[in-house]
Parts: sequence; structure tokens; C-alpha cells
Amino acid sequence: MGIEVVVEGLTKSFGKQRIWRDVSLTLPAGEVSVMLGPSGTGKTVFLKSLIGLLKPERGRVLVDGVDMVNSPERDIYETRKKFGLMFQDGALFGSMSLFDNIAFPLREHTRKKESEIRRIVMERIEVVGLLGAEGKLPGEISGGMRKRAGLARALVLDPQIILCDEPDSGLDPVRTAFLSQLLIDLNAQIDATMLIVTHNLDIAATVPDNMGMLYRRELVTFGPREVLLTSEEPVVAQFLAGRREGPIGMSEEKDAATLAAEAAAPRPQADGPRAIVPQLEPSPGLPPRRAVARRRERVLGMLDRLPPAARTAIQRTYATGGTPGVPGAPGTAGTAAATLPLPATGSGT
Ligand SMILES: Nc1ncnc2c1ncn2[C@@H]1O[C@H](COP(=O)(O)OP(=O)(O)OP(=O)(O)O)[C@@H](O)[C@H]1O
Repeated sequence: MGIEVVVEGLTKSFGKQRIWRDVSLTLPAGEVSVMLGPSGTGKTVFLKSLIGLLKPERGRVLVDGVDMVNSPERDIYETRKKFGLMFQDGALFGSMSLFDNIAFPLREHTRKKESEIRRIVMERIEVVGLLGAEGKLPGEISGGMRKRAGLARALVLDPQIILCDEPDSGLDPVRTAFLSQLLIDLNAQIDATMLIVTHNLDIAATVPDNMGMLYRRELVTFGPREVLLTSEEPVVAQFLAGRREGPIGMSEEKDAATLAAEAAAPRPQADGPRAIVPQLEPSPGLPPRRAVARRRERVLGMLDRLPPAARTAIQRTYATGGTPGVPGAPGTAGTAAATLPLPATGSGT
């Protein structure tokens, strides 16, 4: 099962540039979380800080008793092996076949025999739907396939925590829907704790159990998906609606004059209450996600402390007797993407 990641009071600057301050959150064990935020708000810096590749000047990141900020490098290095990382561009070596790219962490970090490495690599290649493409070079396949190869490589060391940095960047909406399903299927199969950094509203609406948002050098919010999806916080509402009107401007923050002009202008049509799309369920034939029952207990236990709109949304989800993610549970129909099979090998995704 995945392990919890506890972030406490994390503050990071580069010289005089403050990236974010006092970020605290917990990634619950085995659950899927998404971190949103306009470009440049430090989401990638946050991921790198979780694995100890960047050093925040204050705060702690606790993973299985090790503080990824302040512990000795040896402990951080060992604990990093519990993480699987999927970078934006797949970060593959251009001169190596997909097989060798995916085998790389096993050859680097373990003493496994080649036969064992082959078994593991081929298994992961199958999970991400790339069987048949293992002999190709990264330059010979599409961006979507490279991303899936990057995901396969993130999986070879059996990670308990998976971090994905904009897994959808450069993908069309259909490929993004397949990828969303792949992430949920993966969670059902390995029960790892997952954190996905994305701008993609479809992923944000359908994949995570929890969502957070970084903005103006702070964590605006982090909690059960219903909290962010029903939030009336202007920056959250603007981001989720993909509107120009609101505090977020082209260079992240609008100046006071622009905001004043917007306030004086006739208001655009109100968005109305946002509908919460059901969360994706694992593909048919896969086990239910084990995180679902744990999340239900956790979220119902914190109901009193949540804003009324989020409380109502959560009560609605669970009142039908439906447990999202449990196949066949009433009131939990998945989105169309939930029933799509994985793309066939070499499909060019
Ligand atoms: N190693 C570094 N040294 C100095 N500044 C850095 C470093 N890494 C990132 N930054 C700065 O930190 C800020 C946040 O960058 P980051 O890549 O984390 O943003 P992001 O939210 O992931 O953006 P995007 O959504 O566009 O990928 C940027 O201003 C960037 O220039």
C-alpha cells in the first residue's frame, strides 16, 4: 500500500524570489491527489522538494519517518527509492530503446538478473499499453507514447508514491482521457499514493480524491476534491471555469488597475453552481481501488470541518449508498472515458 506524505510549513525561495511559503498538507496513503495552479506558481518546485532534489529553507516533508528536507542525504537517497517520478517530457534517454529506458532504474539501483529485469520491464510495458513498442527509440514514437514509457519507468521499482508532473502536456483531449483512465487503473492495481501536477481541468475533475491549488506563493487550499470543486474562492472559481475574468492574469497576477477596471465592467454571465462530475472508476476486470473505503471513512470523519457546499456535495456522493470507485455501486456512473479500453500498442498515442 502507498504511504502517507506529510508536508509541514514548507517555504522555498531562490535567492530573493519567494516561490511559496508555509505549505502544509497531507497526501493520504494510497489516494490520488492533484495539484493545480497557474504557470510559474512553483508546482514542479514542490514535486522536487518532496523527493529532496530541491531544499526548501523551512519546513519538513515526512515520508515513512524520514524528513526529505533535513535528514542525512543517505536516508533521503534511500527513501527516494519509494518514489516513482514521471516528468513532463518523459525524460527518456534518446539513444536507448524504450526497453532499456524502462530497465534503467532496475540496472542502476538493484542487482537483479537480466531475466528478472526483462520480466518486470515487460510487465510494466503491458500495464501502460506499449507492448510491441519496446524496441523503438523515443524519437520514433509519439509524445503520448513517450509519456506512457515515462510512466512505465516510474513503476519498475514498485513505488509506494508516484509523482506525475503534467502528464497531459502536449496530449489531445482523447489521449488525455485515456491517460486519466490509466492513472486510475494504476492506482487500483498498485494502491500507491499519487500526486499529479496538471493544468488540465478534465483530469482535475475526474481523477483525484483530493485537490489543492498553489497561487500567489501560497497553498490556496488542499482537501477532498469536493472542497475545491465547490469553492467560491475567486482564484479557484476562475481557474476551474477557465475564465479571463478574475484575479489570475497572463503573468499570474493582474495589477490593481486591471482588477478595478474588471470590477467596474458589466459582469459576465454567472457560471452558476458547478456540477461535480463523478470520479473515474477502474476499467472493467480490475480490482476496486482500495483507497476508496479509506477515503470515505476519512472524509466523512472531517465533514463538520468542511464548508457547507463541500459537505453537501460529499453527503450527496455517499448518501446514495454509492461508493465512488466500487464497481456496480449505485449512483456512481463513471464518465465515458471510464469504459474505454487502453489504446492498442503502437496506436500512435
Ligand atoms: N533551480 C531553479 N533555480 C532558480 N529558479 C528556479 C529553479 N527552478 C524553478 N525556478 C523558478 O521557480 C518558479 C516556479 O517554477 P515551476 O517550474 O515550479 O513552476 P510551475 O508551477 O511548475 O510552472 P508550469 O505550470 O509552467 O510548469 C519559476 O519562476 C522558475 O523560474
